[in-house]
Amino acid sequence: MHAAARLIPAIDTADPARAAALAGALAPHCGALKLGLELFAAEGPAAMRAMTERAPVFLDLKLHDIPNTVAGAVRSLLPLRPAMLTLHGLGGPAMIAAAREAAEAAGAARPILLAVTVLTSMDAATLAETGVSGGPVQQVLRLARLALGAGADGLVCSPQEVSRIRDAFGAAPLLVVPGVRPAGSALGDQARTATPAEAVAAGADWIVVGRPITGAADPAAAAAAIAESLPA
Ligand SMILES: O=C(O)c1cc(=O)[nH]c(=O)n1[C@@H]1O[C@H](COP(=O)(O)O)[C@@H](O)[C@H]1O
Repeated sequence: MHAAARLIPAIDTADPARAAALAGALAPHCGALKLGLELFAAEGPAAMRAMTERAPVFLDLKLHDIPNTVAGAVRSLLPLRPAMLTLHGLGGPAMIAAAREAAEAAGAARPILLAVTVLTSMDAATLAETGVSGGPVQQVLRLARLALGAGADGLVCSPQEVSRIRDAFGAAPLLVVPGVRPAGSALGDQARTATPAEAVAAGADWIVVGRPITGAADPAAAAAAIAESLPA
């Protein structure tokens, strides 16, 4: 894969004009654009339609509900033609299987289904507060096994679990990796991080980068610099 194709900028804004400007500037430097909760909550399907004109869209709504409701949400989203969709692995295998069955209705145009494991904003202590002991790696591997067994095509995980997932599950699962920070850039609320090059060297298929790109004076140049930093 060409290095730039591995980069997915997160277009996190509620302003449709800013989203369109970022999408236009970043599309030449990436493999897909990520549309998440902030923009979808503000603009809904209209934002999706505007973005799919520019690039394949990773629709990151992190679905997490009973299987029947998640299956219905997937069916409702299929006409928007997302290239990738996220679900929370914590929803369990029946929820993932219901999403997969619903997605099959799109045939060859079916979105890639990605199970979010442990949010990259959580460290071992915040995870333990939710009742999960044993640490992020163990929980990521547990959720990965359940989600992949139930029909997820891949996973969202932090760069710190990528090599462990590859060791356990091999090359097949698609790994989408946020919590990625170029050296020296602010972590913000991210807890389990690594650089773009480290994430790809560990085995990430795609890296998701938001604020280090969208907060830069020249987002296109920031994206190009990240793409250039990646191993071939
Ligand atoms: O599903 C995601 O994309 C996601 C999962 C996760 O565990 N952590 C995470 O940061 N993300 C998303 O990745 C993006 C990261 O943005 P920055 O922290 O600004 O680079 C945001 O849009 C998050 O919603």
